[in-house]
Amino acid sequence: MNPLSVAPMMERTDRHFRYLMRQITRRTLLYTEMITTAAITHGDRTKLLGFSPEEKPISLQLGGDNPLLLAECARIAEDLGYDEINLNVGCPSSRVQNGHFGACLMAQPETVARCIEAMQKAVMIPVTVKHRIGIDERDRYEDMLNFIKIVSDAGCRRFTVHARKAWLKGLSPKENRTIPPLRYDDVYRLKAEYPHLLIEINGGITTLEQVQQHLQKVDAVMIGRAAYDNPYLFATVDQDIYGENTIPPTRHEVIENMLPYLEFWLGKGLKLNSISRHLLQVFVGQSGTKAWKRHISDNAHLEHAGVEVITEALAKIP
Ligand SMILES: Cc1cc2nc3c(=O)[nH]c(=O)nc-3n(C[C@H](O)[C@H](O)[C@H](O)COP(=O)(O)O)c2cc1C
Repeated sequence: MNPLSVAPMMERTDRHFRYLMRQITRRTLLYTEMITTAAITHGDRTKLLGFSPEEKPISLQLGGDNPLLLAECARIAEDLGYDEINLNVGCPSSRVQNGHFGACLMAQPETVARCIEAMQKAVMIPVTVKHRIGIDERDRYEDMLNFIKIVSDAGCRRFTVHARKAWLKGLSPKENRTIPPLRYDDVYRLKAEYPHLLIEINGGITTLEQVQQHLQKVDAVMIGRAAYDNPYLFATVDQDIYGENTIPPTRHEVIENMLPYLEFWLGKGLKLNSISRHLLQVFVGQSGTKAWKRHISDNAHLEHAGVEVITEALAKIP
């Protein structure tokens, strides 16, 4: 199992952010944003599912609760070259609740089991689940265990646990990522009691020291916000986590390696800021980061903005 991943994040982990992450780490597993089965069934598949081969290994996160549709989407994703399918059982947003999927499925482990079975029948790649410790009053360790037992009996071997519960009523998705306390011990206990399952821990992890500590207790670590807020955090993971003998790129090199990619997409008519918005945090904590961000924010949205906006911004970094 890949020991490190960048979490699925709506509006953030699109193909351009993933391509940026790939300039920083070759090995970390990258997740897409959650994509619903309805979107894939009715929408523009190239736009929704397209990715560059360089982004691999890559996991598609699906949102849905219909086994047939999920199986169909999983098949499409496998054909496109995705390395894993992940089912979202952690999102508490009201839009997702109205669709009866995401975190509310923690109350329906049998449904999740049927979904997993259907997807596993449809594809050879791993089918995994990302979930919470619990929802609402169903938040005891035993409740999570009941969920895991039923879903693993259906054949799921890999679980990513966002180590806090979600309140489905009353808290916003953002509050549900901060207010319910982190419960890492419940995730460690799960791995200790069910060693045959592959368990990934997620929530509040911000440093590589923390990653190494968690890896003593569980199989893998997933990082969300800290990856977006400081992508260069991952600069040494190919060496430190995967034992590779390579030299991490500098921040400048990361940006320079993005330039041909930017040219390519600008040539296809994409606006510069669809990609440059993901580059803003690359120099976080470095001198010049304010000028870098300001130059891009002031110019990237302008009509005909080209890669010179990025090279000019780069020149502002000492
Ligand atoms: C902007 C944003 C969007 C998110 N979108 C998703 C999503 O599409 N699917 C999902 O399973 N989790 C989503 N999450 C939750 C993250 O995957 C992760 O579980 C959560 O942020 C906790 O990890 P962290 O503390 O490392 O950020 C999102 C989080 C953020 C901040």
